Amino acid sequence: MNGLSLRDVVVRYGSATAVDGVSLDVAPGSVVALLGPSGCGKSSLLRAVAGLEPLAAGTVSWDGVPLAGVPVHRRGFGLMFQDGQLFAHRSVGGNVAYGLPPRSEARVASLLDLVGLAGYEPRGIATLSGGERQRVALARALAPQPRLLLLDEPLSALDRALRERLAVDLRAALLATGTTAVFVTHDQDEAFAVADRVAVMAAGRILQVDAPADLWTRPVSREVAAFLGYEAFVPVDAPAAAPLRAVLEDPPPSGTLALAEGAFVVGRSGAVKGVVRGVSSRRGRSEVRVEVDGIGVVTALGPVGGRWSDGDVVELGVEPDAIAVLDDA
Ligand SMILES: Nc1ncnc2c1ncn2[C@@H]1O[C@H](COP(=O)(O)OP(=O)(O)OP(=O)(O)O)[C@@H](O)[C@H]1O
Repeated sequence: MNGLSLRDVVVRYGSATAVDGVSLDVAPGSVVALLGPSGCGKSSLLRAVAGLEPLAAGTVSWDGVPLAGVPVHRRGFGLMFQDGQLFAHRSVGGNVAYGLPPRSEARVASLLDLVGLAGYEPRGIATLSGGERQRVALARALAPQPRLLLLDEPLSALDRALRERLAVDLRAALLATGTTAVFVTHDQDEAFAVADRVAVMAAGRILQVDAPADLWTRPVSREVAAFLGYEAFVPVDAPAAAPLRAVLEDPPPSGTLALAEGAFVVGRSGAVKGVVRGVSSRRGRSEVRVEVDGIGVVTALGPVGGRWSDGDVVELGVEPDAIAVLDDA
């Protein structure tokens, strides 16, 4: 197997198990996100791959060669953290040039261009915004062309709008350089925006690894679905599921339907009725909490400026893209 290969990796702190038997392959040139709630072991797994944390069991290999005993600086891996840990006393150019041979000005310029900071070489680190610092940290991490780049929550210190933009730019930079990467995040949207494949973790284990679209449409369990944001579950053969099945292209004979926010749309005529239990305004839409018989309270979407009051009975249309099918096996 070329690229990174993890087999039954275990990381322990004293008697506590942080990573509990993880196996995962990362093909050359691909980006995998480790996605999971706080404390599920994402950072511990990343640190074990880097060589910063000893393995209690299992193997970490690169191109089929086990890395046990290979120290951090001999692995050829790059690291980037939430706080980019730039050298405060060096200029932007000096930070990116760190680890490059002398007279690498052209390479520094092209890396800064890649991360959207063309011409920033002379700037002092203290003069940069948080987002610009993380862009510099990315350029510096990419500079030595690491065979694997390990990113631990690189965007989580930034505000939401900036995070969304940087996630797109980060993916573009990784693709443009053909960099193999493992990216740790607790943010579903960020994982989906950056990675080719997303590994969902809980309690030290990987529950599912799939391409973003496959993960969204075919979560393997309720636990994965709930973590992705599915908020209600209804057996396929329940009477309440009939109007949902009716809109699915290929309705399953058995299993459970999982409903995400937006599975129901207020203001579209439909076969389902719900009782309004709360309304909040969002950019470009309204979120209407509705109680549906046999399903429970779910978040329906409605037009901006819609007027509903608690207790109103509303007709609901059904949006198939917000419904997943879970096998009950
Ligand atoms: N150095 C350490 N010593 C003892 N326990 C640790 C250490 N580092 C992590 N842990 C514990 O291991 C578990 C996994 O932590 P880890 O940081 O890997 O999770 P995470 O998913 O990255 O969480 P977060 O997103 O909050 O960083 C947690 O219960 C944590 O308290």
